[in-house]
Amino acid sequence: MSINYGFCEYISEIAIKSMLLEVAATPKPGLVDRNNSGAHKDMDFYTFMESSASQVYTFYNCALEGLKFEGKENKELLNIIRPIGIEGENKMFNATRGINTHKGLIFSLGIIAAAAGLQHKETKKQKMDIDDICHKVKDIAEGIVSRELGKLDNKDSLTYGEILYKNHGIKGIRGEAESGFSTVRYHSLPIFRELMKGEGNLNDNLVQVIFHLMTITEDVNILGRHGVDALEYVKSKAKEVLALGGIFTEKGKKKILEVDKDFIYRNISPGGSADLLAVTLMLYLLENYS
Ligand SMILES: CC(C)(COP(=O)(O)OP(=O)(O)OC[C@H]1O[C@@H](n2cnc3c(N)ncnc32)[C@H](O[C@H]2O[C@H](COP(=O)(O)OP(=O)(O)OP(=O)(O)O)[C@@H](O)[C@H]2O)[C@@H]1O)[C@@H](O)C(=O)NCCC(=O)NCCS
Ligand SMILES: Nc1ncnc2[nH]cnc12
Repeated sequence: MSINYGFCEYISEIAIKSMLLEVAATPKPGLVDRNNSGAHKDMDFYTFMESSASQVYTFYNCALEGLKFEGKENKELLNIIRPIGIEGENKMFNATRGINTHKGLIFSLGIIAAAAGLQHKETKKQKMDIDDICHKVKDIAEGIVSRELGKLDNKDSLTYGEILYKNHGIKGIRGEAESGFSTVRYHSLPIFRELMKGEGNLNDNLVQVIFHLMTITEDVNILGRHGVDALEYVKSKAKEVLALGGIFTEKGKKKILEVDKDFIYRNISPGGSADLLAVTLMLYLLENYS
């Protein structure tokens, strides 16, 4: 079987482009962007640049494993790409001198890269069918919540995601992947597609979409740091911004800057929504290959 290594290069290129354009989108409340570092004292715009650049082979190799896959069930692919993702996390920590900028996003984009490899193996096309990609993501992540979060009693130190599942049944990033990124597939991506047909520029369209994401994302970063009340607060603020027209009106822009200051003061960082914004862009780029 001849392997199209050029396809893997392409997947890596657009995954890293999604990471870079997400952090560059400005202004994003409580998040690192070109204005400020949001509710983060340990990272800035350049930390995200360095982290993104360190992931070239993570997504290349995930796509390659999808292309090469000869297993019976797509869920077998998760254990094949997991070590690649863990190596990617190590490269991230090395590049950022120990700061977690993209642990979640490496997981999300890595699974999508593998799903893209699976599809390309079937179709030999670079223009991707996104519904099929999300279906393949669901297959690859099948059972991850119960398998990884269902048995935590003997674990010593738990992550935010593990604590939230144990105490509240919050599924976090694993639930999102197991659903085939349904928040993106059925909510943020259709909105982004429509915005990209309009007059708005890429930056403003990305900013507008993160506010739509903030109204519905079960954001583990917010829940982990502050709890449910803070998540409801974030959702209400995002709705207020959108009700004023968001980035596309002067009143909306003014409100966004106020909310950014407010989230920084409250140490609120919607990192989960930021990751889903990058996933939204990745899927958009996959279906708009030219
Ligand atoms: C599968 C794992 C990635 C799971 O790791 P973990 O147990 O930590 O999972 P969660 O706690 O559930 O969330 C992990 C990160 O996922 C992002 N996220 C949060 N909510 C959502 C959501 N609803 N949907 C999608 N993604 C979500 C978020 O990541 C982003 O934020 C992090 C940076 O923000 P920060 O606040 O600084 O984060 P912390 O430093 O953790 O908090 P503080 O101490 O500062 O307060 C950054 O990671 C962003 O990406 C969540 O943090 C992992 O266990 C795993 O298996 N990894 C191996 C790799 C792998 O399997 N790869 C597969 C193919 S490559
Ligand atoms: N721009 C951003 N700021 C803070 N955390 C993030 N996680 C992913 N993107 C982020």
